[in-house]
Amino acid sequence: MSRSASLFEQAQKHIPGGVNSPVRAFAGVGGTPLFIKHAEGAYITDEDDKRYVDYVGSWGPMILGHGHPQVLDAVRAQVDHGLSYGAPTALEVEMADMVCSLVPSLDMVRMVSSGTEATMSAIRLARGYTGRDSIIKFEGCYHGHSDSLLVKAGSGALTLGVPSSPGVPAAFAQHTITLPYNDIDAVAQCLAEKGNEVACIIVEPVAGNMNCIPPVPGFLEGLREQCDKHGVVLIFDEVMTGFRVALGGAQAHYGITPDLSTFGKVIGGGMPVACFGGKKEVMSHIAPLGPVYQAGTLSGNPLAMAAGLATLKLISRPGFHEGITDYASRLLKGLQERADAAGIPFTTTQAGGMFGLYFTDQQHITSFADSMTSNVEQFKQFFHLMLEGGVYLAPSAFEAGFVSSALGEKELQITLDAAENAFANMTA
Ligand SMILES: Cc1ncc(COP(=O)(O)O)c(C=O)c1O
Ligand SMILES: N[C@H](C=O)CCC(=O)O
Repeated sequence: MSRSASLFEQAQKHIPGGVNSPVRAFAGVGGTPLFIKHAEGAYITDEDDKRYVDYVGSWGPMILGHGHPQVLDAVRAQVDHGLSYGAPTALEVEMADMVCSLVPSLDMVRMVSSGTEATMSAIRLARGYTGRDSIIKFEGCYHGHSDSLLVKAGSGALTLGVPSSPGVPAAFAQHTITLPYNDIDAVAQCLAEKGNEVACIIVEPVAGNMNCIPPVPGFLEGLREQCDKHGVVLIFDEVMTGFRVALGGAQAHYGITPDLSTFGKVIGGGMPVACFGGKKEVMSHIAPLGPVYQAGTLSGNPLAMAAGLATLKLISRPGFHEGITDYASRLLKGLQERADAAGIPFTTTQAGGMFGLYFTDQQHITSFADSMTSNVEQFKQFFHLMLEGGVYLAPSAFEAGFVSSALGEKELQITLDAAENAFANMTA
């Protein structure tokens, strides 16, 4: 028995399903999750001492690769000053200034510890600001695990087949309207009927929790127009896309300005950091300035701020995002060529340093329904063959892949060699 298998068995005694977040359990691909003991640069190493080229990057945060020396130094320097104070710090001020300067739609930001908290708080703020209860989200989009948002959700909820979770009171779910992603006509129709009840639209500007689906031209623009027309707050959930698809996030990449935004993952460089922010007029409704309550014991934690700030400074260097985007493009081109050569129906999607892999003969993936055409059995085979070849992909057909700046020519070659072998040996 491998050490990962034995740890997994042991883990199941006191941890539900042996994991602290469902997608880690390999339920979407079968087999035993790898237990990781070390990560450095482009690689993770499991408890059985096997090294893998990593395209998960802790589900997005590790955009610089693992253990970047400057990030580690920043954390080490802060450790000597204490781990948490529950009081304001200069680091938080620097972080807020930096985030607001990188993302022009933000006048103010509030730090929290997870993407779930960020989206939950942004929605409460939108409701408090507008005095309306309903919200619009899109099928297959995932915004964390707060009650209002676990309706037709993506990510682990979709992988496990429970996109609308038991435990969410019907009274909460009834205020969540779910529409098809990339379908602006459905949004216009819905708002024409009940626009004055809708507090906000929350959207992943690139959907990354039902595989990876970039917005079709006109979708984000249409959301902006519709929100303006009906007095609805437009929230871009940039927990995944923020500081990744471009330094200024998807809003910079696509040139659309939301009213509120949420960030997570990259902003903490691997530590628990997220934030929500937006126009001063809206953010002024948050306590203690305004009546909408939101709080957190560890919010703005100094170690987490130190890691996040070091990360944001490093990724601000010119050419950083072009570099990861170029790697992702060459990776996808190489995979497509090898799949075509092996006669495997396959297509890919990309937004900057984020990508999707589909086992389908459909050329264009723009909707949840398109994403569902991907052959999950083939993905499972591919996933395990890639693992054998030393490449770690997200263990679900419904998650995006992530590129880090630590990946280079050597890792590209390892990945494409593993893929050539995988495509050649797939049977499903
Ligand atoms: C787009 C998006 N929003 C929100 C979340 C929730 O973030 P967290 O897992 O940090 O709570 C995630 C990921 O989990 C996400 O991908
Ligand atoms: N898709 C999720 C976040 O982006 C994956 C992370 C998790 O839920 O554990």
